[in-house]
Amino acid sequence: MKLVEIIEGKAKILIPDPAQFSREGKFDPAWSPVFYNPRMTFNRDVSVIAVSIISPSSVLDAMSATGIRGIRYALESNVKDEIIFNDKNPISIEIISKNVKNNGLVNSKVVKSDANSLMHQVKVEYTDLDPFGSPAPFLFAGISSLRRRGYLGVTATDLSALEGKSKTSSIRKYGASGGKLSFSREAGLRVLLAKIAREAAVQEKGIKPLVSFYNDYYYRLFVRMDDGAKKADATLEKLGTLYECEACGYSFMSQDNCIKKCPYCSGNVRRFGPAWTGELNDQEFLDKMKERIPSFSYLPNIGRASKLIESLIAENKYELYYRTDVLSSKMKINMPTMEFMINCLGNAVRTHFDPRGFKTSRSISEVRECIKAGSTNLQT
Ligand SMILES: C[S@@+](CC[C@H](N)C(=O)[O-])C[C@H]1O[C@@H](n2cnc3c(N)ncnc32)[C@H](O)[C@@H]1O
Ligand SMILES: [Zn+2]
Repeated sequence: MKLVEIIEGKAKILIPDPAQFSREGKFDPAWSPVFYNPRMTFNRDVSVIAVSIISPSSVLDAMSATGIRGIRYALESNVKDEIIFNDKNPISIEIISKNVKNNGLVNSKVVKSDANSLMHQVKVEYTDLDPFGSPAPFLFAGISSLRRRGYLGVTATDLSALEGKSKTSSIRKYGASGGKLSFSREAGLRVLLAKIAREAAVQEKGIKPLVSFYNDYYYRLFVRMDDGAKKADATLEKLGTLYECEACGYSFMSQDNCIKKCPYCSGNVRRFGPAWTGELNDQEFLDKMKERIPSFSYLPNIGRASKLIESLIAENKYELYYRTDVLSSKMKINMPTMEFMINCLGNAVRTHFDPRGFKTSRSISEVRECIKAGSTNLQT
């Protein structure tokens, strides 16, 4: 197998030559015997910044593929001590070993194991879960691999299960049921956090989301886990249901899981859950990420990362996002521009989840007034 070298962040990594595994001039990373996806570089860049703040003493890169994540954490994220690389694919193991050596990592171990089996045997401060598709089968063991106070990083690409597009897989993977909501991208992230919270609670741990976001058809999040039955109970209190009124569009979250009618207009509501109803991000952690931006100026994506962090900071005090296209179609009027909506509402921001979306603390009647005003503006 021919290997080629690529550079990402401060790492120089050997990957199987994509040209050898192309079909009719096309290439999908999944066709390669060892997975490396350049479209996930942004995910890794933001993760490197987040892990640099955690500055863990030990790391488990549970699904390493080429080793790129763990190697980048070692070179860029202030890991204090050991990094364990793991993959069940024997060809991965050969490549990880070469990459670990070529990047001069000293305190690292390369293991070939099933991730779940390994995660039940080790204890580290930070575990990274980056599976193909759903992280659901790995969450329980991932949490059990953490020390008393530990951190979990998770990537999820199974959006149809998380957002409720595929009802059967939503139930199977996340125990989530109900209908698809217009703010489905946020709903998916909240369903994933709820699943993590429940898996943590079984192990008498509570969770605190530090940073969580959507990008390019995946979710990425970091949570802190704290030991203790009381912490677990407090976490479970943050689980509830997401609602959206079919008539007026009002969206809300509640710990009451049996609401049938909209509190504003008494219209029928759609529901989806269980979902996390707490904050998606920790303000202090986001501020630290923002402060760190200058030390990562060597990353080609740093402008995008900085914009995302700014967005998350701006969005953090608001609850669910609304969509101008959905509300104006419900009202059977033209869609106003986003700029008009933000100005009209005053207390509102765009959301990173969706270019058609905004978050606001205004009431649904004020939102509808602005949609109406913006629509008239367009017509004149
Ligand atoms: C999406 S790739 C990981 C990509 C890598 N973390 C990165 O940032 O480039 C998923 C990897 O998980 C491995 N894998 C899948 N199921 C596994 C399991 N049960 N135990 C260990 N490794 C597994 C696959 O062999 C594959 O290399
Ligand atoms: Zn309503």
